[in-house]
Amino acid sequence: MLRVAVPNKGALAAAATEMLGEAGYRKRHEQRDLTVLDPVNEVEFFFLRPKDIAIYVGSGELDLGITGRDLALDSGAPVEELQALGFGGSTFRYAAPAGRDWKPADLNGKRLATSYPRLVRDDLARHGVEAEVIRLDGAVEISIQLGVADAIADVVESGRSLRQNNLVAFGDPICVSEAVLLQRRGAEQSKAKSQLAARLRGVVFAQQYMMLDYDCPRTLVDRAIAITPGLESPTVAPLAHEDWVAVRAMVSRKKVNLVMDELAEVGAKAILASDIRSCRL
Ligand SMILES: Nc1ncnc2c1ncn2[C@@H]1O[C@H](COP(=O)(O)OP(=O)(O)OP(=O)(O)O)[C@@H](O)[C@H]1O
Ligand SMILES: O=P(O)(O)OC[C@H]1O[C@H](OP(=O)(O)OP(=O)(O)O)[C@H](O)[C@@H]1O
Ligand SMILES: [Mg+2]
Repeated sequence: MLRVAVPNKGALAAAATEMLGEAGYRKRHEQRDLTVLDPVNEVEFFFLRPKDIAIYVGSGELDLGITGRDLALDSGAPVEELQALGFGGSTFRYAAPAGRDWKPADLNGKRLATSYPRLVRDDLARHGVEAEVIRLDGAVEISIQLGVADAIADVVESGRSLRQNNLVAFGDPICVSEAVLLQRRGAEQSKAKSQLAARLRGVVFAQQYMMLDYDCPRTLVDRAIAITPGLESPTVAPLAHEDWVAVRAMVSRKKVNLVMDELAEVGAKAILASDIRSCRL
C-alpha cells in the first residue's frame, strides 16, 4: 500500500484534493478525516499540515507527499521533487517599508520576521548578511508596524498584503514556489509511485492544454496545421464533403484564443476548443 501525504488545510488543500480526484483517486468526504483508504488504487492518503509533510516524507514514514516547494525547503527534510503540480504558485520575498530603495545588504544588523526561518537563514548566509530572524506563525506583514521587526520575508502571491501594509518587496525572490510531489531523497522508484506521479503529470498537462477541433478547406490545410502542429502531429480526417477536412490538435491553453483567431483568418470554420481532463503523453 502506497502512503501519501496531502495538505489538510490552507492554500494548497483544496487544489491538491481536486487534482487527486481528477487523477482517479478517492476523495475524502469529511473535512476532519485524517486518513482515507483507496483500496482500488492501493493508496492510503494522510491529511497533514502542509508544513509537516516534507518531514514525514523525508523520514521515510510516508512514500510521497504534496506540499509547497518553499515549505519543503524550509523544513530542511531530505526530500526531492518528482513532479511540479502547477498550482499554489507564489514567490517568497524580502519586504520592508516603502519609500526607500532596499537591498538585501541593508538587512545587516536588522530584525527580520518570517514564518520560514530556515529558508531565510540559508538565504541570508548566501548573501553574507547577519540579521536577527524572528519566527512568527502568520500575519507577518503587520510585525513591522507592531515594532517587533524592521523587515520581513514572506509569501507573495498577488502582492495585495504587501501593498495594504505599505511594504515593498526587494531583492531577487528567495524561492519561486508551487505545489510539488515529493519523495524521500534517493528513495527507490516503485511501480506504485511512478503510477501516481504519471497520473498527476497527466492532470497537470491536461490543465495546460486544450483540444482544438476545426474544419478546414483541403487547399488550406498546410497553412492551418502550421498554426496547430499539435504535440506529435495533428489528426487530419476526411469529411463527407471532399473539399474539406477535419483537424484535431492539442493547443496550449494560454494561447488558445490567439490560435483560434489565426485559424479563422486562414479560413477554418467550426473551431471548437474543449477541456482535457487527463492525459498520458
Ligand atoms: N496566497 C497565498 N498565501 C499563502 N500561501 C500561499 C499562497 N499562494 C500560494 N501559497 C503556497 O501555499 C503554501 C502555504 O500553505 P499553508 O497552508 O501553510 O499557508 P496558509 O494558507 O497561509 O495557511 P495558514 O495561514 O493556516 O498557515 C506555500 O507553499 C505557499 O507558497
Ligand atoms: O500576495 P498576496 O496575494 O496578498 O498573498 C500573500 C499573503 O497571503 C498569506 O497570508 P494568509 O492570508 O494565509 O495569512 P497568514 O499570514 O496569517 O498566513 C501569506 O502569508 C501572505 O501574507
Ligand atoms: Mg498563511
